[in-house]
Amino acid sequence: MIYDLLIKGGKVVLKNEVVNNDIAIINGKIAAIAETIDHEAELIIDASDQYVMPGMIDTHVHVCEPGRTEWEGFITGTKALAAGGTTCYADMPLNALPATIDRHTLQLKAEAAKGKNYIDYAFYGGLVPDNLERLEELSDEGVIAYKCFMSTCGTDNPDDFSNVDDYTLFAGMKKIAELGQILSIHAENAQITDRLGEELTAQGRTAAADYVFSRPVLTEVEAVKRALYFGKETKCPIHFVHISTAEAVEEIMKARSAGQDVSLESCPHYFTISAEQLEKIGPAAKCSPPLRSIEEQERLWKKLIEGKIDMLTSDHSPCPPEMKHSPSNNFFEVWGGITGCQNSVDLMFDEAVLKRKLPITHFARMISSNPAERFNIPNKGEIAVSMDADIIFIDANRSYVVEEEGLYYRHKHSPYIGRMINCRITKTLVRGKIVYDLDQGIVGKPLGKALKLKNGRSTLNMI
Ligand SMILES: NC(=O)NC(NC(N)=O)C(=O)[O-]
Ligand SMILES: [Zn+2]
Ligand SMILES: [Zn+2]
Repeated sequence: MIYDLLIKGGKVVLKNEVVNNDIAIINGKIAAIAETIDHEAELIIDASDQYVMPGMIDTHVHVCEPGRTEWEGFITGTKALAAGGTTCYADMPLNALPATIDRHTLQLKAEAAKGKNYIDYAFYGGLVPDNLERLEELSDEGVIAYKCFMSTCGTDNPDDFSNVDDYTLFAGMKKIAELGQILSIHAENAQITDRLGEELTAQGRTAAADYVFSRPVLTEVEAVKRALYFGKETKCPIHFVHISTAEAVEEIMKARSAGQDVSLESCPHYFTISAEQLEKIGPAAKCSPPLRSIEEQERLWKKLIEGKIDMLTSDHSPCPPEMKHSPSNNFFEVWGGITGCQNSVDLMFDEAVLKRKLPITHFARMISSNPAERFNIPNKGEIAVSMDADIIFIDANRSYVVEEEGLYYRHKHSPYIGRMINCRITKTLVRGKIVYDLDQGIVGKPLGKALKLKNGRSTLNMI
């Protein structure tokens, strides 16, 4: 037997240890891991001095295709993800048009995605006020989970995604619990954030700091506590997306200790850019929940080091450049969403592992095995025999400055431009195929496959 690929001499990040090992791959799967594998292979790659770890599974990406492909699209979005060390992602049900709220709109998106993804992918279904009767069909079509917004979601198209009222949140949770699925929640209080924004705008207070002031910590914490209460009463599994405050993390961890089925993610921007920097960086760093103060950021870092951030996601939420520009410098008017998915892994490896000495095995859990386990993505998330060979190489001896030219996004307004990052993704493999190489760039054609997740089971096929 001849292996398809042999990765020699890497610092391999296994579940609980980092070992100098060789990895043998055949038919897209990891076939063997050992100190030395001297065996024939079609291709042998020298991984000396590189960390060899499971690729990131980014379960929070807005690709915006179909319908708003000019915002990003599958081709450029997944090139950026691959170049950033992500090997599988989940596309959110909003920002594309139509929003993914039933079988028909999911099939439209699945059709649009065919043959355009450089990495493997899954789709979210949405929970909105008028699709309670259509949730089941989304589950039948294999969505990874459901997503709802408790705050308004920032787009103004009537076809777009509407945030849930309390009845829809409660009734939706009951239905999703029956379906054995997870509800992922954007937890911010809609009335307070919207009214504070209106008041400040009316007073002519429209700077970045005013935007941050309009979405105070309490608007996230109150929404988290309300959703936890509904979740407890309905027994609905809940995942909180892009949690930005330590207080919300504590509330979620308290609920989990009391036996509730709940998880949370946060995003690199909440750990690496502070509200104090917002004025300087500008609209490229506008997001909701907003970036928090440096003190809040340090409290969130403490939660990450304590192991209370289950997973990292990019919340890549791109838009055309004109949507990040306000002629009247009104920060409320520009698009809330950060273009950043190409720098989730290297930036946070630098900040967490290299600078704050977070164990690499913990980092790998946050970016890979935890999302795979939480969202029932089979055969992914870990370097182990029989798993998909979704593998990335990280060189911790190379630094670089993020520049527009190196970004694969359709629109290059990343808040990380100009930032020094002290490591580099040098290779990304999806099911044993090189899809990105630092020297060559994107390699080959889009080979990503759609994951069809059925209540925790999945069959890899094109949907
Ligand atoms: N419509 C959006 O893409 N919203 C996103 N925007 C952010 N986070 O600023 C989100 O995930 O809430
Ligand atoms: Zn959100
Ligand atoms: Zn989002």
